[in-house]
Amino acid sequence: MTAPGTRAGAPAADADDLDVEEALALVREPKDDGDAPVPTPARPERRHERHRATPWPRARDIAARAARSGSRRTPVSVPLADALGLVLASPLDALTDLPSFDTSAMDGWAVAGPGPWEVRDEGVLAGHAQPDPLTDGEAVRIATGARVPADTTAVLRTEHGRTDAQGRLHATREVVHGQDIRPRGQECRGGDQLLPVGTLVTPAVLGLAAAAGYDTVTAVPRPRVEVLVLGDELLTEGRPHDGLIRDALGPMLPPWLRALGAEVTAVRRLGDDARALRKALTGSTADLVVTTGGTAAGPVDHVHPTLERMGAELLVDGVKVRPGHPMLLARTKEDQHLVGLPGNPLAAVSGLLTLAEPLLRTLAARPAPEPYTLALGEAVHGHPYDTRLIPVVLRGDHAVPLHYNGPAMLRGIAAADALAVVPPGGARQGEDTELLDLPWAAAGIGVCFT
Ligand SMILES: Nc1nc2c(c(=O)[nH]1)N[C@H]1C(S)=C(S)[C@@H](COP(=O)(O)OP(=O)(O)OC[C@H]3O[C@@H](n4cnc5c(N)ncnc54)[C@H](O)[C@@H]3O)O[C@H]1N2
Ligand code: MOO
Repeated sequence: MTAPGTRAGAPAADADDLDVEEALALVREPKDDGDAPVPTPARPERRHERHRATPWPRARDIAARAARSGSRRTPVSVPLADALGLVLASPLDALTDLPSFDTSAMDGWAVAGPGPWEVRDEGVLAGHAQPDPLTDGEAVRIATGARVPADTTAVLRTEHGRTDAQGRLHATREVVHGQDIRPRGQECRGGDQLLPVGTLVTPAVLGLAAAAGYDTVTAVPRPRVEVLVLGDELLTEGRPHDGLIRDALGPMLPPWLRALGAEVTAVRRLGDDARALRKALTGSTADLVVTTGGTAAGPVDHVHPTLERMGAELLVDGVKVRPGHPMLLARTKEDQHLVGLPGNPLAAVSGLLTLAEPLLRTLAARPAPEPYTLALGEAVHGHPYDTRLIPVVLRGDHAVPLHYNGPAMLRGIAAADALAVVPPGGARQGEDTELLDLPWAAAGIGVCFT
């Protein structure tokens, strides 16, 4: 395939150039030799579209604010096993002292007074009944985590003691009063606040909650999301054939939405059927409905007309971002929003991160990720007016743009660590550029997707 504008006989443009020209319809800067043709945009924007489209940073703000406009979401009590990724709606107050009893920090002997010590026959193990108090000059074998007997003055580690022929225990180094005993309440007292409201429940938080006596935590409920996949051309299995293609978004969006903190209640394939779309929207009780496809102006692009008929309020109608500019955000009912993702798969990712991410993050009361930048490993062409989101891999302290970043392609994003936010006009090699992390690159594949 030859990129538009490539001279016959000249080497084919690399994939990035190809994407830029062919798929994103960007105006390309003339090469230094001045003879490279400047392609005209494939689909010049109509005046009113440019006017209506929201700048990318503002679209994200609007999505976050939309989530704040609804009624307060009632906190829920969630078993620890289901709480990963939620945000605490009540502080985590210790239900007990930690440790809840004086405990040995080491395997060895609990000793009373200065040595040598007579060693008791019976040792003390973790989880066993309270042992009898020690008397001065007495020692007892003890395991890490076992309750220390009353009147213990120190724990002597196994490797720091030896027994003589009479069975008496001697220390091989100085014994300091209280050594290797974790006193009750060393970490916290019952009622101490361990973590405040707003804390993200991580695996470590689950561990702490369990240690502090919790079976459930009180958390902000996960936003409930329904995914409606539109398009008659979509297959759910097998190879593409006869103009039909595989649905790439049905498999991709649910785990991605879960990684963004959502509970996906349903994924429904509706074809290009305006009545089915309207029925699904009016019947949905989800906090957020995500549609895919049908956002543009084609004969079977039903999202806009359906929203209009329903009297939905369009909050964002097009965003100055490539790919994904036809994305939209609407308030469909009280406490329900709709994010319309464009059908082109990378455009859908763009919509997911531009509109769904801030909305879900705010509904779930999750903290906003700290913005960060990295120097670009290569220059990236810019769109004249719009932000571009470009898949990148992180290599040392550089973000290296990936090829295959056209709106219909997933090959770049599937290999990416992040998306670079390239401002209108482009970015030079070495220029610090904002990055949007991808959940699996930031948190690991197993952490957030369940
Ligand atoms: N006259 C115009 N045409 C188009 C415009 C425009 O502004 N005016 N915008 C273009 C851009 S940019 C995009 S992005 C797409 C958005 O289109 P839609 O949201 O209406 O999506 P569809 O037309 O339904 O599909 C577009 C493309 O994506 C494929 N697709 C759809 N769903 C899936 C899926 N689940 N998995 C894989 N691929 C999917 C579909 O077959 C089409 O090829 O519109 C441009 N056109
Ligand atoms: O440029 Mo579209 O917005 O192809 O994704």
